[in-house]
Amino acid sequence: MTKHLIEINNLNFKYENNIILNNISFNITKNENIGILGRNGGGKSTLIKILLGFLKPASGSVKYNIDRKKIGYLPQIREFDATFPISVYDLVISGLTNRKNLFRRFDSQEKKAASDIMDEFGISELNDKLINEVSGGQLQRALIARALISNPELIILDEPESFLDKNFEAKLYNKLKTLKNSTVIIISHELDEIYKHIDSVLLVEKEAKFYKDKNTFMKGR
Ligand SMILES: Nc1ncnc2c1ncn2[C@@H]1O[C@H](COP(=O)(O)OP(=O)(O)OP(=O)(O)O)[C@@H](O)[C@H]1O
Repeated sequence: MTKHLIEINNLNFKYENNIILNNISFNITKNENIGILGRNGGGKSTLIKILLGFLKPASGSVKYNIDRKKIGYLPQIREFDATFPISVYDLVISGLTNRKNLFRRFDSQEKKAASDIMDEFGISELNDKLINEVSGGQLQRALIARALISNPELIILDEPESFLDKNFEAKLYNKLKTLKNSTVIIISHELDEIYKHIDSVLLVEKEAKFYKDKNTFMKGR
């Protein structure tokens, strides 16, 4: 039987009286790569924050068949507080902790995982730099490393292309392709770029629609 990592049914959400998500239903199937598309302000990031448990839906249900604390998450870079006094290394390795256990010690294997992914992402020289001392693209690389370091079963990337040069963007999508047993959700405005890397499309507009086959979505455009 197909395994659904998350099942979303009749989900509604509003900020105050402003209806943002209207009756959304779809499933996230293991090993499926989903692109979330839609106009600015349509509710894509809001939906993701509900899946992560940061926001509560007004009604409807979200059923988890995975531990939601173990989802790898790249927030939109503009929502991230880059003035927080933390080094690039600490930011990356913090992807191995959960919110209840922020200040624990890391063992040598975990430290190696942080060094390895920083090497791979070309940011190892920035180890001790504070995150407000690096460029937007360097910070974005570090945030992506943080999202991926724990080899999460589900990876959610909110506009990963922000600040990235084309070389690194290609490298990222290649890496995502090589990950075994992972399911990826990408919010993006670059349909042409992500199209090659996704199986299905969730269009988040007034009436959200899930296209299990991305080609059906393309045909309707
Ligand atoms: N904390 C908040 N309080 C009130 N309204 C909010 C809040 N966060 C977002 N909104 C509003 O909710 C709507 C959806 O925002 P959201 O960030 O989910 O859209 P999005 O589809 O991710 O947009 P974009 O493509 O521009 O990133 C927008 O109209 C936004 O102004």
